[in-house]
Amino acid sequence: MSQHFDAVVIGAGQAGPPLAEKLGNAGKRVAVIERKLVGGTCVNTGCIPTKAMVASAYVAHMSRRAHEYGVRQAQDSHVDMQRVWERTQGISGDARRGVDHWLRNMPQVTLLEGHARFESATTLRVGDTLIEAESFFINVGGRASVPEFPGIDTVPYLTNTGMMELRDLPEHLMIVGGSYIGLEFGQMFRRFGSRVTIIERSPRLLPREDDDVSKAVLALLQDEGITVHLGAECIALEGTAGAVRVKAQGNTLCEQAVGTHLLLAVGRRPNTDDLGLDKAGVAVDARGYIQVDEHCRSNVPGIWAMGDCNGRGAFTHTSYNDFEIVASDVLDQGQRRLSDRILAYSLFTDPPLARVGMTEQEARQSGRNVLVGVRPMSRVGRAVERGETVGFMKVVVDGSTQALLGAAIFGVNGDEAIHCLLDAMYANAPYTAVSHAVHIHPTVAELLPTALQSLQPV
Ligand SMILES: Cc1cc2nc3c(=O)[nH]c(=O)nc-3n(C[C@H](O)[C@H](O)[C@H](O)COP(=O)(O)OP(=O)(O)OC[C@H]3O[C@@H](n4cnc5c(N)ncnc54)[C@H](O)[C@@H]3O)c2cc1C
Ligand SMILES: NC(=O)c1ccc[n+]([C@@H]2O[C@H](COP(=O)([O-])OP(=O)(O)OC[C@H]3O[C@@H](n4cnc5c(N)ncnc54)[C@H](O)[C@@H]3O)[C@@H](O)[C@H]2O)c1
Repeated sequence: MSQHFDAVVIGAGQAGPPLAEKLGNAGKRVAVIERKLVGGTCVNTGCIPTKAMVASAYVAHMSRRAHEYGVRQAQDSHVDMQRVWERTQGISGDARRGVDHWLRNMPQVTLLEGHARFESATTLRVGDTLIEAESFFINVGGRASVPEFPGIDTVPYLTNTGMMELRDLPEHLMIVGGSYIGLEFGQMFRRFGSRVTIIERSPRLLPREDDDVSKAVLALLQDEGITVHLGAECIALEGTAGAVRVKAQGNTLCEQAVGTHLLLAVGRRPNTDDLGLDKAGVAVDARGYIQVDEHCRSNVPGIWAMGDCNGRGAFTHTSYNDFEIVASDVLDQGQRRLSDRILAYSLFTDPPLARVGMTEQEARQSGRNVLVGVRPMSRVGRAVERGETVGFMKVVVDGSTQALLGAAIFGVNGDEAIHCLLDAMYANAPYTAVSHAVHIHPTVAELLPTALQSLQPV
């Protein structure tokens, strides 16, 4: 059987569905092909369920601190993992059903289930069906990397997907990888009541961040009772369910770490290896990311790649922005570009680490005249009132041009407050636009002008 469409979207992640709607509204006949769950990683095994679990972990943590706020509990707090799981699945399931309903009711759009592979630059196969189209929009996302460690075939392990199935509390969760996934899960499971050990091969957590940021995050996790082994590279696995051994090199304290459960959080890889890209002639880089230009166009005319699979972003907001860039390219003379995007993200530990633009180290290495302003969260009235004073805010400015180069806010509500700086950066405003602004009291954002008034050369 064969079918013809004007446009085909492969993968119903964060970019595909809004693009399908836009193309359908523009009068095109569109197919969306999804092999598993609509909504992709964010909705089903990524942002939404993990942040729901972070919320449960926060309540567990604060309930243990309740007496500090003058609140007495009738009983000791106890985490019911079955209920945490049900709440998480409820929130994630509602989001997925919302995307499903949205897709099935879009004018001109047909949702097809199955795994798509290119047969040529103009033809896809989904099961027994051949699909021809003028344009293809690839939104296939990525999955957890699972290195071929000796023992990987026999030792039970979890990735972010398997973590969503846990209904009982692991007694001792070992995590290989001390970055986004490892730290978010590590802190939440410690707060649920597990022993947690993190094994990171780099000499510090979050190796892409500034040293002071890594140190502050490490201190937070250690204060909560998490064991962190740095400079320890996992090289092999041994054991069986309930007694898993991580063999590591580089740190003599953790050559043999043993726990009941193992999470591998060592990065992600794009879902481009089983897509027939060679038959379509689409170029990928050495790690399998589809190579794209400023408009997310691949090297083959008529084929675009959006989201994690193009390696130009690794977040839900960057995937959605790719949709906006592609929609503008296809329907609106390409007004929007990848290079207009300013790097911004947040690690959702509690408190979160929010980041925009350059790190201090990157700014120094760029040879600019760098000014830095730092304020501890203990100077933020709102944080003091909330009893959540961990962390600091740091802003990085070009002293010659007055441009905001970047910032890190590791502190309560930092994930919201950082947008003051991000929007000023998008507006190309000098830092004085923020340092002269009068912010509302008492908020976390209130201290950003003060931090910018205390800039020092570095
Ligand atoms: C644990 C975790 C937590 C995260 N938390 C955050 C966060 O807090 N904030 C944030 O911004 N980002 C977060 N991310 C990252 C975010 O989830 C991803 O960047 C985002 O989901 C990428 O979206 P996408 O559109 O590229 O693809 P995806 O959402 O991965 O969707 C791709 C879709 O394509 C389908 N597909 C793949 N191959 C085929 C094929 N051949 N045929 C048909 N369909 C196919 C897949 O089934 C999937 O549904 C997190 C990720 C993880 C793993
Ligand atoms: N808050 C968020 O936005 C959020 C949350 C979770 C995940 N994500 C996305 O998921 C992606 C993947 O996250 P991640 O944390 O798995 O990957 P990552 O690439 O950010 O970090 C992997 C970590 O594992 C370490 N590592 C690699 N091999 C190792 C080994 N053999 N032994 C010990 N340590 C080893 C690396 O040094 C690194 O610190 C991120 O890039 C991000 O885009 C985002």
